[in-house]
Amino acid sequence: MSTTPAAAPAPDRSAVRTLLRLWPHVRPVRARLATAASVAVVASCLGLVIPLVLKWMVDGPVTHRDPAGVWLGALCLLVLGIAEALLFGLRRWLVARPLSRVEADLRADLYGRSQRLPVAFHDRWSSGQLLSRATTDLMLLRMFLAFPLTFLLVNGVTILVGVGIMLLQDWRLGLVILVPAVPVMVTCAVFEKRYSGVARLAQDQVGDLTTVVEESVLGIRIIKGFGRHRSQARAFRELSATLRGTELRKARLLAAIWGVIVTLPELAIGAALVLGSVQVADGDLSAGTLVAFLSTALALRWPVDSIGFLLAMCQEAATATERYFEVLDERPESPGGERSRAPDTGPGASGLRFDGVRFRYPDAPPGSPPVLDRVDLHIRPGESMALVGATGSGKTTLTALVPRLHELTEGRITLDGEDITALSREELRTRVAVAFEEPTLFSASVGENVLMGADGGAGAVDLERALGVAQADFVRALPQGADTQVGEQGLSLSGGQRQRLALARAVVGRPRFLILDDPLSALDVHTEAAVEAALREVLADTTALIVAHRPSTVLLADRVALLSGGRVAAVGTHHELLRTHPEYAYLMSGGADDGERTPTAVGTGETEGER
Ligand SMILES: Nc1ncnc2c1ncn2[C@@H]1O[C@H](COP(=O)(O)OP(=O)(O)OP(=O)(O)O)[C@@H](O)[C@H]1O
Repeated sequence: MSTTPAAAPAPDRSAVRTLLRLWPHVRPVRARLATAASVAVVASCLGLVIPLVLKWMVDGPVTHRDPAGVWLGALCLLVLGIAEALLFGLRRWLVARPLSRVEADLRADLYGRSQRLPVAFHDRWSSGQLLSRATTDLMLLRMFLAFPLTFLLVNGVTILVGVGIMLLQDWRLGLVILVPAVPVMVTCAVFEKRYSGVARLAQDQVGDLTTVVEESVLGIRIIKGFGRHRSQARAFRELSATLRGTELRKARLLAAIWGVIVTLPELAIGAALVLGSVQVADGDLSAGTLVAFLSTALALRWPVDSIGFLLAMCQEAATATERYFEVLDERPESPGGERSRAPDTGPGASGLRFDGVRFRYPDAPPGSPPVLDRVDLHIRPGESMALVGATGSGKTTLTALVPRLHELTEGRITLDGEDITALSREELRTRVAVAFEEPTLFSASVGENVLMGADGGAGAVDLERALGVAQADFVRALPQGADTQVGEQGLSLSGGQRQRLALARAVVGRPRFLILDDPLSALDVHTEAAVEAALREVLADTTALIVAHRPSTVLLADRVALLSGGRVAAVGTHHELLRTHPEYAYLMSGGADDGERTPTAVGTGETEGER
């Protein structure tokens, strides 16, 4: 896993423009959202009728000591209150279901895109950054659509209507109430700018923290085995303290805007109360009007006070949108078939060919030499070729180029004369099967994990055959045989068992081309010998490239290619290379692992256990 890719947000990015990118997802539910917003506007404005009823009550029945009028007024207030509550309930009901669908669609798109992005993207991005986008960020988006999007409109309309009502009651008191409007707006603008930067930082830090948690869970055996829980806990604490610091900065900004937004209007209401009381005492204003005026001002307190956190939620949603589209905007891998060249049919074209292959990792430091350079290799049809080379010589990289897990920098690879870029990815992956040294199993049954390597037509017979080739008899002893669920990453199985299932997955589809990256490294010598014997039968009619570190694996192959310094240094049989290439003899002696050249038993075909 790698570092945070998080691109710093453009400092002048507009939250509105960013949020507008959600429109295609919101479009299908726009009618519901608009209806819900209208219902909320009506409900909120109903609340503003209450002060008018109060005015009528104070100036009418209360002044004239008319109990029946007071009861009538109280009944009106009750009905208004119930109607307001029901309408707000209706709004919530209207948005709940469509918004959860929008969130699910956004999540499905993100997942779909992450699956179609090239391996190079996943090399660059830490998994926590992807996870936090799929969880926290999408939750923030749903909350934005459910709450601030509606309530900024609702509160805006309510404030306008309320101020209108107050100006109509008494324009001088109305102007007093309006005095704080300008400083409040300036504060909001400053707040928005500052908050957007901190919100972005916090959300990226959540991603980093998620990565640490995920790595700690997946690597729990290493952490426990090496007693690293303290250092891991320290790393977690540090990241979590950094996140806490950022969250506190957010809280301070919110407290500041809240302080301004709450205090200034309160001062204005206080001033209006004093002025209004003087006017009532002078007989210039009725007591009912003052009550109505102040009740309206108090009714507007919540719409005004909430602006601060609604703006904060908008900023967080804009940041979440930005982070979401950073993934969605990445270019997915091409579907393949982009170069439509007629296949070579000449002699020597069949089998697997590497012609002038050059490869450099996209994230390699500029100026660094390519991992592979001018690699020419021909594996004849039905032939198995072992790929041998020192650690870091580029063996895994070369094998990853065949199923197009990475794109060539230069040169071409052909399968039976057809350029791999001329085949669709689907076609390419039915022709080529792979098993990597680190076998990944998914949370599914053993059978499903193995059959993943074949198209839909494969069944129980193919499964049995593949398990046989991989010598995976242990499957029969599992509680439900091939139907046994293996846990996350198959952790309930041993390394060797997982490797055998991965091998079974590679051979189950009877691929024409088989790429095995040191597939037997975790097996004991006896199991390895048994797997090799069974594999030989499979390899008889498959063209295979097998990364090998041990003589026993090399002997599975007809010929061997020695990879050195990013190039193919020699091709020949195991015995030829042993005689002619000191580097090969050295690698086969095990000297590469222990750092010494030792006299070897290589070339005899013994497994290491037998030596
Ligand atoms: N995603 C990556 N980005 C940049 N460089 C990489 C990446 N993956 C591997 N490399 C580099 O490419 C080189 C070849 O790596 P590769 O894994 O192909 O070697 P290898 O021969 O398979 O090694 P081993 O025998 O240890 O498995 C190494 O120097 C490695 O650091």
